[in-house]
Amino acid sequence: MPGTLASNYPSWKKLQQIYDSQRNQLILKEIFAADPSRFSKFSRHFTAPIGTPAISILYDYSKNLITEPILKTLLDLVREADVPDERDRMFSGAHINTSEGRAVLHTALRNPGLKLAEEGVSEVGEVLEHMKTFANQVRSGEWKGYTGKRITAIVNIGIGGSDLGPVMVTEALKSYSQRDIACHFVSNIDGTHLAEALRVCDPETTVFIIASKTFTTQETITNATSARDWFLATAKDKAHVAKHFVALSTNTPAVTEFGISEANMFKFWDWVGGRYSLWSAIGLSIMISLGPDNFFELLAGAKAMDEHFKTAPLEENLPVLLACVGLWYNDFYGAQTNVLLPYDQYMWKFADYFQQGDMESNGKFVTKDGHRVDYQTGPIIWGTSGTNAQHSFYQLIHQGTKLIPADFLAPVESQNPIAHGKHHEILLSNFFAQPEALAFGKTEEEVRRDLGPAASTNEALVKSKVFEGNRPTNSIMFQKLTPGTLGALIAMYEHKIFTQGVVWGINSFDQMGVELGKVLAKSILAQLPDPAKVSGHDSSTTGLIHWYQKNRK
Ligand SMILES: O=P(O)(O)OC[C@H]1O[C@H](O)[C@H](O)[C@@H](O)[C@@H]1O
Repeated sequence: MPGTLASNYPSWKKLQQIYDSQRNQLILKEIFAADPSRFSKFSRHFTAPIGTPAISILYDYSKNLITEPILKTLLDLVREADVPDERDRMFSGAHINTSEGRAVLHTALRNPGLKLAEEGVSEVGEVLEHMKTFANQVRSGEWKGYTGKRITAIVNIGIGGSDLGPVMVTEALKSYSQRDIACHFVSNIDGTHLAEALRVCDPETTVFIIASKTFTTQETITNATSARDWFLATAKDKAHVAKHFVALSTNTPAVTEFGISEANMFKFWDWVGGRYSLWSAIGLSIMISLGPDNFFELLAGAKAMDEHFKTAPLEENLPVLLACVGLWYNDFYGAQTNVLLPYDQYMWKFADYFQQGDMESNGKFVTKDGHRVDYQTGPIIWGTSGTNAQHSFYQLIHQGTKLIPADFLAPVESQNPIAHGKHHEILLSNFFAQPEALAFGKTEEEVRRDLGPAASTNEALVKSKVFEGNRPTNSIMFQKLTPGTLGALIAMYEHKIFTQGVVWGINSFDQMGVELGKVLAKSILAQLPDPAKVSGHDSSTTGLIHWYQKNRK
């Protein structure tokens, strides 16, 4: 039942017993040696149905500390937690975001034409058409700036979900982009972010996309206001704003009050969570950069994964399997993090994106029915692209004292097979080698053999070269990073997050934890002009504010 404490499920208790009694026998080297068919047993291949974009994703989870009975028990847990029911409730528009009384329907955004009673669902196709018209006008040069010049730069001003998705996708699919339109993303309230973007923009040829679900976010509204001032300093006439500012929002009154006409507003609805919004009007910068067809392919790829999540048996279901493997480490092995390591330079923002996607969704300590959990919920997500990461933090993953489950992702085909594909082969050799090294390590015996006579004179050196191994990984290979494939990969992780959230009994779709800091910042902002006004804080905060006030110029 959603909201139940996960530790009350019989399968949870059983998993705890298995962990307590078997963890010392879960040695990858041994379990691989005992079962030559382990790879075929513990890997699944996803392909999109005929008539949708070609997508091929192989998920190999064999290098995990699991056996068939463990996986079966994890799947029992998924069943006991009613994940399939809750999944169907999500897709059908039930208000599963209980604290805010909202539906969770980002899946409807990838399914235009879907009939649901929820307000706005029937308008999805219309908004996509509106986006398409505008994107085509900008891309073709038909949309002109106030002096009649074509648009050469777009600046997306937004933060959190109104920034991270567009940034990640435009980077990931850069090879599909129209290169004569530069895309800039400004999120931080730090004036540096906007100033640096404006430095390379021309007011006559720049369109600002103000992306904010609520249209009240302090950072975004302040940045948008400063961008408008910058624009008007050259354009002078307020009437020109219409050619250079558009808004993506659910809040029509606030958009029009800002001075953007409703005709230049691309709407979405409160059932689209910020961190699930790249599929909505928030994706306008993606659509301008990649073109409508590629944006539609991105949606179709996600929809193919939605269908798979809805219909595939749990044993075959990629998001569910990914969730199970993650639960095992997070809740029984005590792993704190999950590192995402795409071996594709275009995906260098993938982990950043899922930091919000996963941590804002599942970083909760209270169940839907108000109980403090007595187990770990969402993992810390981090990572960056391989092979860069190998030369940075892999040391700790290989030989550190922490267990760090890792997801390796890589394309079979490179978008840039330079030097006759040599770079890609080197990249992939690393993608194959690292999980192998993590799983199987290097024994003291092997180290001694390799060192030869030097081993006997330097015991410390021998010890420092030992790799204990048994460090678990997922390997995810896809054919090529096409829009459809990226859509499917994002949806796969979204549904993994959903599955884990339901098992933990938490609400993955609110974000109450970001509010307190915002409220405090507001009251501090009012106190900053005058040291005498600083009150109501602890001595540290008061001391810091006074220090700033004394030293500012
Ligand atoms: O799109 P906005 O309403 O401006 O919100 C932007 C972001 O701000 C908030 O702090 C939330 O934590 C995020 O989930 C959201 O994506």
